[in-house]
Amino acid sequence: MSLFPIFLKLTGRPCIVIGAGHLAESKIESLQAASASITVIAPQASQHILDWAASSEIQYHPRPYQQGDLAGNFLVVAATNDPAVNRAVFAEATEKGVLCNAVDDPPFCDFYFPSVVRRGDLQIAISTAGASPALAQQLRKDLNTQLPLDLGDWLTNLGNLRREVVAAEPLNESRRLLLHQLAQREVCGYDQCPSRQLAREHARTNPIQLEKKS
Ligand SMILES: C[C@@]1(CC(=O)O)C2=NC(=C\c3[nH]c(c(CCC(=O)O)c3CC(=O)O)Cc3[nH]c(c(CC(=O)O)c3CCC(=O)O)/C=C3\N/C(=C\2)[C@@H](CCC(=O)O)[C@]3(C)CC(=O)O)/[C@H]1CCC(=O)O
Ligand SMILES: NC(=O)c1ccc[n+]([C@@H]2O[C@H](COP(=O)([O-])OP(=O)(O)OC[C@H]3O[C@@H](n4cnc5c(N)ncnc54)[C@H](O)[C@@H]3O)[C@@H](O)[C@H]2O)c1
Repeated sequence: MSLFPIFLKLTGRPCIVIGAGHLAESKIESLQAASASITVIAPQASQHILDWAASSEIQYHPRPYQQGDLAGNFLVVAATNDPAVNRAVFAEATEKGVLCNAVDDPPFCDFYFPSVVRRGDLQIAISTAGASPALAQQLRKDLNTQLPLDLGDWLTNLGNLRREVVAAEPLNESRRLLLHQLAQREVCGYDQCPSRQLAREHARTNPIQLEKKS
């Protein structure tokens, strides 16, 4: 199966989770990491989920799912221990055009959760299209041991530096080459670091030429 890999912006978007056990908990954590606006519906909830509700990190409604709950949501995770309920959620999601993941139930998923390695804003998401979640997990662990821990901080600096370069220079071949050069440099966490100086020198000797509009 050929899946389409994308990184969604979920900040403030209404997302709903039906079920509030251990599987729901891990999906809620993923949605929280993306700053989604999360509602949870389930008669019983794990202690973590109750704590998040108490601190208003999520909205929790202690009752069973009912038809109509998905209205206005961008995506839904069906994570109950009752396959019939998860499938009813998928049916409503399909009818309303809401993206659905029925946990561990591929025919009732519009999207799958990937295995993710994170370093700050850097994310590597792994999918096997459901062929072997255990392999996705294993690859995550392998990559996790290989990627430096300070990669996220370095990326933050690189991003700031790139913004400076982009603000100072128009889009041209030399800017593109410079940005590739900077992306290969060693950790750059201080003002006098070589890549920062390189960028400033480049901007100084290559002032912006206003391009004529044809
Ligand atoms: C990546 C990860 C993310 C997450 O869950 O957030 C994830 N599963 C993880 C772990 C894991 N899941 C399972 C095992 C036991 C070993 C094994 O079966 O291999 C392990 C490993 C373990 O925990 O030991 C059981 C399992 N999973 C699915 C089925 C149903 C089926 O295959 O039909 C069954 C059998 C259930 C049963 O028999 O009852 C289905 C799905 N699981 C997916 C995602 C989607 C496809 C991902 C992909 O593209 O590969 C998909 C299709 C739908 C979905 O749920 O999104 C997370 C690793 C996170 C991490 O640690 O990094
Ligand atoms: N935990 C695992 O590692 C694992 C692995 C593979 C598959 N599963 C399966 O995934 C499912 C969920 O796992 P879990 O560990 O999170 O289960 P769980 O028993 O901890 O939680 C189930 C949740 O579903 C809710 N629920 C039940 N009926 C509902 C309804 N009508 N409307 C809304 N919510 C409802 C319950 O209140 C509870 O919050 C189970 O079927 C389990 O067999 C679990």
